[in-house]
Amino acid sequence: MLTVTNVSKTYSGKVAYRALEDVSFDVAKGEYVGIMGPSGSGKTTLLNIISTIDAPTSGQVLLDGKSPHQLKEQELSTFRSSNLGFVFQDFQLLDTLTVAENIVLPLTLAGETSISGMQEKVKSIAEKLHLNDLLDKRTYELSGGQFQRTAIGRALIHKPKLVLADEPTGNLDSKATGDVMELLHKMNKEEGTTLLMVTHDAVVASYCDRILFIKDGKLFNEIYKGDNRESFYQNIVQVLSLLGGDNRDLSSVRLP
Ligand SMILES: Nc1ncnc2c1ncn2[C@@H]1O[C@H](COP(=O)(O)OP(=O)(O)OP(=O)(O)O)[C@@H](O)[C@H]1O
Repeated sequence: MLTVTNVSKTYSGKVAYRALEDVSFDVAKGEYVGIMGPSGSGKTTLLNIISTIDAPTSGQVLLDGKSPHQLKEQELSTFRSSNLGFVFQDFQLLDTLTVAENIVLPLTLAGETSISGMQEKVKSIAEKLHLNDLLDKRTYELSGGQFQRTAIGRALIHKPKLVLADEPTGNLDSKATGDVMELLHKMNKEEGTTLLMVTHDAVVASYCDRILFIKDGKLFNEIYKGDNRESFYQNIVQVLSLLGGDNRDLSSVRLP
């Protein structure tokens, strides 16, 4: 469903910087793919290009055969709101709105008008995210994990084809991280949502089906989970140690 072909990105400036070089890969429908690599290797740049926040200097991104970067402003915004869901570490929720109102926002923006239809969708997603008792709370009354689950609800309510997550558990403690990971995993398995997630955390990455490793803007390696999460985790740690760089990644934690 997602095809990235020979994508390169050079940031112009006083000194031009090539952040991505000839990156190519495919993601199949329903796949859960992680992107890892040392700090500054180009992970966020890649995600920004796929999410159409940024454009590649050369190369192509196709989502279900369509190239979003060729679209005009108005078409692009419709394309984004109907195909993509975003979960970022510092995701902004509107604190004047309740949890339910925040979750429903993408539907309102997409022009959906049936109140009962929207209520039904919020109820259904809140059940999956264990947010039923929190729907009338304001977002400043939530814990970090509850806040992030609300953000995930908002990213998923319109059933996007592709969910892009950049360090979705970056600010959370280990309990909340575990909850969020279980939920993303469940969404992927039960709803068939395709997920692409940048993470530094090998435990978080071990929930994915496959990990793409990036080094110095190039694809370095990819590994598949197979049927054993524990050995997948060990393999991830091993590749990260080969990659060098930021040793934040090499936690000696045991899998929960
Ligand atoms: N707008 C920009 N202008 C110029 N250089 C940029 C810009 N954004 C990123 N870069 C550079 O491109 C490289 C890749 O950055 P990117 O944010 O994609 O890395 P990353 O792998 O996501 O890093 P981290 O794990 O630290 O978030 C870095 O060297 C960064 O300094």
